[in-house]
Amino acid sequence: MRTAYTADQIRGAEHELMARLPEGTLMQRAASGLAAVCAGLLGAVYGGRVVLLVGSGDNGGDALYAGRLLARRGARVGAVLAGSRTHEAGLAAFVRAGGRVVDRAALEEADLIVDGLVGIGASGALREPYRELVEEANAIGAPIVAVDVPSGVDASTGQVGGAAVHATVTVTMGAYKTGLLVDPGAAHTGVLELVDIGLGSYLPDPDVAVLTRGDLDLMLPRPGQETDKYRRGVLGVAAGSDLYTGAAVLAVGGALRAGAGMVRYAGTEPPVTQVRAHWPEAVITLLDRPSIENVGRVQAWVLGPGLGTGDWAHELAAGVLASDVPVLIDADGLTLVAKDKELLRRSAPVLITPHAGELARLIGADRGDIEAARLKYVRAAAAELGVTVLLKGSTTVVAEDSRPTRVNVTGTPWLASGGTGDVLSGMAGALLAQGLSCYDAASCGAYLHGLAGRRAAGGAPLAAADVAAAVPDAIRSITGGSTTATRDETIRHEDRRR
Ligand SMILES: NC(=O)C1=CN([C@@H]2O[C@H](COP(=O)(O)OP(=O)(O)OC[C@H]3O[C@@H](n4cnc5c(N)ncnc54)[C@H](OP(=O)(O)O)[C@@H]3O)[C@@H](O)[C@H]2O)[C@@H](O)CC1
Ligand SMILES: [K+]
Repeated sequence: MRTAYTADQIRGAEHELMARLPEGTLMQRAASGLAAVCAGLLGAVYGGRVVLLVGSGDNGGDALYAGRLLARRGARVGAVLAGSRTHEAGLAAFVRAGGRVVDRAALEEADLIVDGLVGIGASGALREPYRELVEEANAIGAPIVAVDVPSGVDASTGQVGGAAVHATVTVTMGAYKTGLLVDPGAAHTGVLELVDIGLGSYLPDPDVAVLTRGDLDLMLPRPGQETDKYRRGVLGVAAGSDLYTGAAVLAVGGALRAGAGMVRYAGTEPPVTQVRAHWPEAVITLLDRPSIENVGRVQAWVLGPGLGTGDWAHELAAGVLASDVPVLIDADGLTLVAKDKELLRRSAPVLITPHAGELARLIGADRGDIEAARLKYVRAAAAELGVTVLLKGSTTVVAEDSRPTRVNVTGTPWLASGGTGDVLSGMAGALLAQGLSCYDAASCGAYLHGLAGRRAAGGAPLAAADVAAAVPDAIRSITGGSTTATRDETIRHEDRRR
């Protein structure tokens, strides 16, 4: 599990650690890690032209001390001093090593730009002259190494209130910051490198967590020797309608590929015909009234993709939600509960899987606001509705009250295509039916869906059915085909950029 923290959490840990170390130790550790990454990007350090953008705080101090190390190795390092003051000791050391104070015109010639304007001490949108410098640096085209956090990105939330550095690499100190993992901030972060400055044992419970391949290997349900289709988990799917037959096919496909022992599909004639044709494995109940009475026993339900939002759908949703098993609600199911919140009053667990627009309707917020502050809204929704929330989008996040919010980093923009959400519903539903909690089913489902999407796309467009087809392969890449959990690998963060 990879963990991330807010600026306040990091600051608290730093204070504790700093009290036990000679002054300046942490900054020296940070600077040497930073200089090593810069040297790697420069290739030949000797003669390389590096421009540091230096703000008034310790973020600028990190940049100056790293600049000193690069200057000692023969790089031509210039510092643009942007703040009302500058880290004094850092500047003196930088100049002693041969670094020069330059004006912003030097950016034009830079082989590498180091963004030391602001780090975890920033608040609000960047002020002048920082804002203008950031826009100039972004426009140059030289690689940019952000110190700790790309300036302009809120370290605690990932919110971007105006201009923000588009980093090639972000070298973050001591621990990951939440804002580096959640869009829009994550999109500014580039490749993320962590410098260990010894904070580890001083950190509190994390603000957010990111599952790794090793976590999935441990969490994914495996069939035991004695198992049968019922014990592996039976999923009910109430999805699709006369108008939207494809959603039913895709949800059932996602469920079968993600390991449901059996899928019971309930619907009307047109989607039933399609589901039968695509998935003869599914056990079908043809509904002549909106009731799940004759469907048989299931361990979890998926409710909503393509279901419609009329009276029939409402009655069917009420029946599914009156059951005593976990229910995943998606798409039209979310529209139905937005109109009738009473439907959510139940004792068994609920997992909802909205995108920003659906969540906006559900909690009466603005879609743009949700996209700009995903963490804030997903957490508010989980607390307000008392359910687990998987918010889909450029960064998929899973929130449950009193648990660290989980962030998924396996996705690819190619997944932004019609029907992929229906596949995800089926996949997460299958994991619920196999006994995972809503929190784990949602986060494992998102991870697998992202990985399958990546494999299906291979850098080119995909269709939703391709994602379902790629799920077994994605699972094999995690488990090595083994029926017991043995491996402990982590997915490299930079994978998400491909
Ligand atoms: N603590 C440690 O042990 C370690 C810390 N480390 C490093 O220190 C960094 C934190 O340093 P920090 O606390 O000095 O804050 P920092 O991010 O440099 O900026 C603060 C200054 O920025 C300004 N400013 C704020 N908002 C602004 C805005 N919107 N627009 C424009 N300006 C704005 C404001 O300045 P003012 O306006 O007062 O001139 C404020 O005083 C951390 O990220 C890491 O890199 C590492 O070395 C490891 C050890
Ligand atoms: K920075």
